Amino acid sequence: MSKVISLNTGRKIGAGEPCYIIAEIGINHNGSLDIAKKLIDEAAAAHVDAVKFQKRTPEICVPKDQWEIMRDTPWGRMSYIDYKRKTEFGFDEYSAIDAYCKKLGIDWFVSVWDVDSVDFMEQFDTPVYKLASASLTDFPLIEKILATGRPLMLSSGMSTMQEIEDAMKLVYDFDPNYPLMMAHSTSAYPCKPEELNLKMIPTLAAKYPEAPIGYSGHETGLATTLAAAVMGATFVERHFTLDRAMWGSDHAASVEPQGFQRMVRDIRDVESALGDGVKKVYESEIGPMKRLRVNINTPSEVK
Ligand SMILES: C=C(OP(=O)(O)O)C(=O)O
Repeated sequence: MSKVISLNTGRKIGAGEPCYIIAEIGINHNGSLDIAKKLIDEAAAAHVDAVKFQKRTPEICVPKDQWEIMRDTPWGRMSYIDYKRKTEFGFDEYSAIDAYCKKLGIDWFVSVWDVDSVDFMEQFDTPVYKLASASLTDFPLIEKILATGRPLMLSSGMSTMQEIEDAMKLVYDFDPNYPLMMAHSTSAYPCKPEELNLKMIPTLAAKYPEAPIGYSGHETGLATTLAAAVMGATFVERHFTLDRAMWGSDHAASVEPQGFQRMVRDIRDVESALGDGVKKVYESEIGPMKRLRVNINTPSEVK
């Protein structure tokens, strides 16, 4: 059984705990704090556990040869580096997000995409650092996060089993008790059902019994994320948008508020439906039993 990780917000992630549900806002705020707050409102209304953002230092994350590539944006035609700067939140925006999420009782955290972003985020007391699939082989970044001691959520899309093992080893060599989680993921946008490979969830859970295993999904539809929760994902993450038709790279493969509400409701229903695997007769079955059974032996234990 995987260990349970207690977050500094009071929530817990691990086997036996309710699935921790993350609405991945990522960069779907399109650089607008107003849109970010609307997304947080909708996420809270859907009863998710956390909203997540992506934090980058554009000058580090965008290769220099792409800086001056021109593109059309809602703010006019501009270079790629200026566009990336425009969609990046700074201290004031994240302070406002911090206060807003605290007011609504919802966790927030980010995936950090470079070492400087970890320093930046240390100004806030977020419960988790996520490491995106694209960064799983970035050992200096992982080491930088480990030095903070905060719970780490690795994601494993676009990675080989060897790369997963190497990253897990790096963490457990640093500290065998490090609060570490691993998300199964396939980094295709949108991801075809036949490439989701959800059986990786129990595979990872068996291989890493100390690490809560979760799921970061990029499929269309909700059924397969529900299936991931049924298969033991202790946390699930899906991209979240106000409107799939909005301008920006991640909106089309995101879930809108109504869909997110349904997904959270269905995950909670399934959690309570799974029961404990011990056969019992429920009080609600006694009436039908009396009507329908010919020979009645009223069970001694009725729930
Ligand atoms: C891209 C990200 O995650 P994943 O690799 O799980 O999709 C992210 O969290 O920024």
